[in-house]
Amino acid sequence: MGFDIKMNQVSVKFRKYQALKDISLHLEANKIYGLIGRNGAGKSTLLPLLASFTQPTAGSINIADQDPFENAAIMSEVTFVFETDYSAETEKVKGMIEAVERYRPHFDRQYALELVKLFKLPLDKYVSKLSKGMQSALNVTLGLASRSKITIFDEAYNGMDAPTREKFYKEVLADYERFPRTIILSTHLVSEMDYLFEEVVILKKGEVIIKEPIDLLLEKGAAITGSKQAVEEFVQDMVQLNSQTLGGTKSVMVYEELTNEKREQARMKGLEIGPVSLQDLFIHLTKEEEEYEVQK
Ligand SMILES: Nc1ncnc2c1ncn2[C@@H]1O[C@H](COP(=O)(O)OP(=O)(O)OP(=O)(O)O)[C@@H](O)[C@H]1O
Repeated sequence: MGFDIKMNQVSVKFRKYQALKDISLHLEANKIYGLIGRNGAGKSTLLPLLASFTQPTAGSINIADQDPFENAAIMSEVTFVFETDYSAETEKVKGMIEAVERYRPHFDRQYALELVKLFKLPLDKYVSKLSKGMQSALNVTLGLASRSKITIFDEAYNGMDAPTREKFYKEVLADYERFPRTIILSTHLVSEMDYLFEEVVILKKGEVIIKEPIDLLLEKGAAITGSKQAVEEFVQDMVQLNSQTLGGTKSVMVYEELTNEKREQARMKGLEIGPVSLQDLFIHLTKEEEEYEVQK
């Protein structure tokens, strides 16, 4: 049974405010997804729906072809890692690992202990007394060692320093290779984490505007640079995301499938076609209308 996630016309309203608008999304099992969106786009509204912490106002969610809500068989296979307030937690690190092990069917204690070593977590310390970054490292440890069919990390790195985040990313990739499963990474650290993603989902104002394999998405982004007039002619019918002019030289970021014919045309006109990073595409694809300088 594949643990595909299917959202069908899902909306979430908080009183009159519509945080998610009619989202239909199919996340195929066993891939690493990057979920990105600007502040308030709806990422932290969407993810608890998948973990059955909340229910949509309208629409339906299916995991492995079942309604996950109050469905023990499905919920034991979904792990949601998010910033947790541990101020009232009475367990020590060791006790916490044992507690999670009890209700996670694929929990690997040996691996959890390896991660404890990797992140230098003190087994005998109270979780409430750990630093912010260490609490996040513990969350990530529990999330990875659970080996659930679906693991969601919602900005799980909060408080971690750069070397610790690097360890976390490496473990995500290494453990995913050993045990392929669905991993969803919600993040603001796009340039730091883009190499982890197989597919990218971009949310804008409660709507999914992009869901694409990262290589296809990056192929569509291009920076066209050359003499002002030649660039303007070349990009006139394309979706233009951003532009910069320096003297007689212009560079325009486009979002377009550039055919071989188009690429040849660019070459003939002496134009350069350069790559665009996911971070740049994200910034410009999620611009608010009033932030646009150039439009199609
Ligand atoms: N309980 C709530 N009551 C009212 N509005 C809410 C509630 N929770 C979220 N919202 C609103 O829904 C929208 C989406 O919020 P959400 O937290 O999902 O965004 P986000 O993409 O996770 O943002 P960020 O990147 O800043 O964490 C925001 O406008 C937010 O103010």
